[in-house]
Amino acid sequence: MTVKDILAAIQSPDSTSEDFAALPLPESYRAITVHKDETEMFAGLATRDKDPRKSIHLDEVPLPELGPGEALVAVMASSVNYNSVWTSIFEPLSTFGFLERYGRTSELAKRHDLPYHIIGSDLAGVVLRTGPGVNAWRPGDEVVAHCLSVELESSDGHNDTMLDPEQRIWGFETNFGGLAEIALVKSNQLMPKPDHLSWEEAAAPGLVNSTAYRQLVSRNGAAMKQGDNVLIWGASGGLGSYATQFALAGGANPICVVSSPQKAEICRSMGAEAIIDRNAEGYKFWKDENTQDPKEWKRFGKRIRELTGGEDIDIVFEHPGRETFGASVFVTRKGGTITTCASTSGYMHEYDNRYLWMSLKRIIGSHFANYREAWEANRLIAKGKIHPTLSKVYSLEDTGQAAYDVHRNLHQGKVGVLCMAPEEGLGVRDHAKRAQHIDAINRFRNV
Ligand SMILES: C/C=C/C(=O)SCCNC(=O)CCNC(=O)[C@H](O)C(C)(C)COP(=O)(O)OP(=O)(O)OC[C@H]1O[C@@H](n2cnc3c(N)ncnc32)[C@H](O)[C@@H]1OP(=O)(O)O
Ligand SMILES: NC(=O)C1=CN([C@@H]2O[C@H](COP(=O)(O)OP(=O)(O)OC[C@H]3O[C@@H](n4cnc5c(N)ncnc54)[C@H](OP(=O)(O)O)[C@@H]3O)[C@@H](O)[C@H]2O)C=CC1
Repeated sequence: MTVKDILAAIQSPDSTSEDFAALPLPESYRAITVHKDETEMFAGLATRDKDPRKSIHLDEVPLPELGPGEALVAVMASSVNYNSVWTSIFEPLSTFGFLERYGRTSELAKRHDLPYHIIGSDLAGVVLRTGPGVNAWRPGDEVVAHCLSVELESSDGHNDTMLDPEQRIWGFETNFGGLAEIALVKSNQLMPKPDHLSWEEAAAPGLVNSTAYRQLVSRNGAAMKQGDNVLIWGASGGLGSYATQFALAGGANPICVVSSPQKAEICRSMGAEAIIDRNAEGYKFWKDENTQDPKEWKRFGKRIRELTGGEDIDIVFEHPGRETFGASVFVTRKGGTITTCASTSGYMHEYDNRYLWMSLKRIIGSHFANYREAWEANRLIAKGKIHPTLSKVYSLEDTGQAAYDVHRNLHQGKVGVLCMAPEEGLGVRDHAKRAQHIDAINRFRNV
């Protein structure tokens, strides 16, 4: 039995759940990996010069054993997330440390501690097998998977599954990720595939859409409300393209920051009106490596006031980190919120705390989304309220180039990867719903 036979079953309209259950599984499959014996390959290079094309491999790997509560999924498509960029440049830490630590927690978790790491934290595909104790999903089900892996054996995570002490991001802090022909997930990661989308479109939103939902919309994040002025960094990027949609759909007022006229145009086409091209306007928040320039924070704040009719920011959607954080804290209004989920430009932030405490501002740390938030975020995609922001699609063989594009900020929105899917555009089940939203679905394509 090979992956080709699985693909044939997926492409046949007559395949039943029983047919999928009866398909023998292959002993091995193709997967995107990084190698443990290469973690020092970029030693001494600047972050920018570490090239994912050199560290990312396409390997034939053995199929992992299926455990209780788990599912093996045939992956039709996946997408590149920035966490795969971090893995591929071994920053800020090698992800093999995460796999070793996980491996020490249980007999079953030992499977993850391997000399190779199969990466990828999104997928759209078809369930092949489920482990003992899985009743909600069956072979043949068309699914997407969110990337929250939790054990839930501690009460700490029982209200908010992100607070589980054994919380991990699948395909980053666990093995057997989505950039592969087959993936291993916990069955609670599975959600119905939005039926009006192709495989690659369905695989694009997962991680970033769920993250933006918690960070901006959820009460665990900024609890955005109608009329809020929301400053969105990287508004046409992975996270930002969903934050912008949430702001618009929720009646808020996004102030979109981007770095080119092309990206500004994408934001405009989503419906945003207040747009700042940080490149064209030349903001330099740091005078040198150690000194910020509050005059530049003020110039930025003044520009925001011009765009809002004199109002300041209620919520900052932060992720660039060190480069922008001082400005983000400054431009937030009295009582406003800075919500942060990342530090792409450096994690040692500096800001003037007087502006935080004197104006009663709050900084909220946010990370991915809990089970429920991920489900709610996927539901919005399935209902056509929020749309995928897929720009370009690569083959599995070219995943290194796809990750390079994201690392060097050469991309727009999300970059997709075809895993088993032989071509783009397959997997659409509800053509009428798709037709209703086709312009929005294609907004980021090939721009
Ligand atoms: C969904 C997508 C998301 C993204 O894309 S996010 C972006 C990508 N992700 C990242 O860049 C994050 C990568 N992760 C990390 O950098 C690290 O993962 C962390 C910095 C988050 C954590 O580092 P660590 O080494 O895992 O943990 P420690 O807390 O620094 O060290 C553990 C040791 O420190 C002890 N410790 C922890 N808290 C305390 C405390 N409050 N007082 C005293 N000790 C403490 C522990 O016990 C343990 O000790 P012992 O090493 O001996 O076992
Ligand atoms: N904690 C979590 O759960 C999650 C964290 N992340 C993290 O968030 C970060 C962003 O991810 P994602 O949105 O997918 O990445 P993308 O690269 O797709 O988008 C980020 C955008 O941010 C902008 N940007 C980058 N650097 C700077 C800078 N120095 N100053 C201002 N703007 C900047 C760029 O837009 P432009 O050039 O147009 O301004 C870029 O397109 C990554 O570090 C990622 O690891 C992502 C998802 C979940």
